[in-house]
Amino acid sequence: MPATPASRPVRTRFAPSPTGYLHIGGARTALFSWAYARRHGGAFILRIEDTDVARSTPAALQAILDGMRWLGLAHDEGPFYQMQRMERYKDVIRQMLAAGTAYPCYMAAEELDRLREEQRARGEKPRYDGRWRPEAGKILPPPPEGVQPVVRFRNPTTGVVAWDDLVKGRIEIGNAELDDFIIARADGTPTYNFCVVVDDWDMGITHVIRGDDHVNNTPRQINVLQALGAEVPLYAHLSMILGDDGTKLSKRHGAVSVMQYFDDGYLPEAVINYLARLGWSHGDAEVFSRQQFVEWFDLDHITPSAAQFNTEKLNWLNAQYLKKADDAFLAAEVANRLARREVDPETGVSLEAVVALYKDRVANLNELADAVELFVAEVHPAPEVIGQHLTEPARAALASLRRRLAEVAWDKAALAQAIKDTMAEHSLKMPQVAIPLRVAVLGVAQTPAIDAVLEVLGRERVLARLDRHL
Ligand SMILES: Nc1ncnc2c1ncn2[C@@H]1O[C@H](COP(=O)(O)OP(=O)(O)OP(=O)(O)O)[C@@H](O)[C@H]1O
Repeated sequence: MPATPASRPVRTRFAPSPTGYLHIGGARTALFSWAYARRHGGAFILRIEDTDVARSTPAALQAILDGMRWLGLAHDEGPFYQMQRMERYKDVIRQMLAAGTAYPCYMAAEELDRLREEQRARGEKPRYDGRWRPEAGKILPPPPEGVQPVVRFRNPTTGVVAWDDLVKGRIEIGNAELDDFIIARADGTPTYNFCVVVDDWDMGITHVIRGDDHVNNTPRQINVLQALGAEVPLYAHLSMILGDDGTKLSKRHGAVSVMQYFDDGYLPEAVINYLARLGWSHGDAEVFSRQQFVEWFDLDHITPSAAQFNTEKLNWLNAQYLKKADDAFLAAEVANRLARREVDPETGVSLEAVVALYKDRVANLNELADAVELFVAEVHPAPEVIGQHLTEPARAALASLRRRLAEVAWDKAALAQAIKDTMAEHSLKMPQVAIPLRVAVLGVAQTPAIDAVLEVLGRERVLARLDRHL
């Protein structure tokens, strides 16, 4: 029995055009392709569809590669660049011309426009009428002088082209609906749908997992593959991710770059978990690791309808991942962010200890870095904060607390006792001491437990910061 795409080792691909950054919609499509290959021990191929020379830029390419790397979606083969494969496409076009599965068409653009106008006027769907299509017994006019022809694919005129979409179910299109589309322009450059076919064929793709904005291309691509005698891969057309406004996210409309989520302090693992749940589910599981996702992932549980992006849910997941994250890992992430702000993170304060105090109180790495910055950089509370909290009675209490702190053993229990003794001495309640103390040592009125904060700051720093206000 001949091998089928379903019986061969899985090969999937992600094929972005470098005409802008990688956005959440494209990233979700990339994730599903990647996960399917990983799930089945196959290969994930990265292909850069850079034939739109006017819109493709090196910066966009770099942004896509950065986004993929940050999300941990490593490719096994590639990146392959379509612009480097031009000779191969032209070869296949020559072969098709020789085999008669493609033919030159000399119809001028104005002529085609006129034809379409007439068709529209008659209430017909505008389409090429096959006037240069060779048929048995048909006599073609002599090619006009000096006109470079386009090359058209000889699409079957009868029957249907059908596939069992792994997400959408069976799809059938009558061949009569499809005209002979152009596979090479007059200047010889191959067109998008043709390059994709040759690539999927040459790269041995078994599962084309892509956005359903491509579903209309599929019947044409299948017909060309069949004309080439190539194996037709299986197709899975994923629903579109819609933005908050309910329209398709695209580079040209409303989408933010994946790397914006890095800038905004999201953990890639949280973004991956979020993307995994966009239009796919495994029972009611919400929080799961990348590894777990790969083990569970299948195409049967993908919702065919569009999925809407929801920032609140992403934020919630990010907070879950921050809470669970390892302190040393978070400390390193925060150190990088502080360095980018030109704040020296190496000041003797243990970043690990600070992140442990804050990781279940913040929504993202930037907020965590803000908190750590209070410990490692100079703090300058706003004058109104000082005015409100560092009143005369508060300063008197802080002065006697300072004397105790100069001598006390530096651990949480002893620090808590020193604060209690100060409260008793001045007949104050906990917040009347703790809040001015927070303002004096960290510049803000709200912090985690103050004894823990003092312990992490260290005696020298606490005394110096108190002295500035006394
Ligand atoms: N909003 C989206 N939701 C899901 N998949 C998407 C979305 N936008 C693009 N894709 C898929 O991502 C892959 C790469 O697409 P591509 O690089 O053409 O991005 P694009 O944003 O559609 O570009 P453009 O804005 O130029 O149309 C394709 O498989 C495409 O179907």
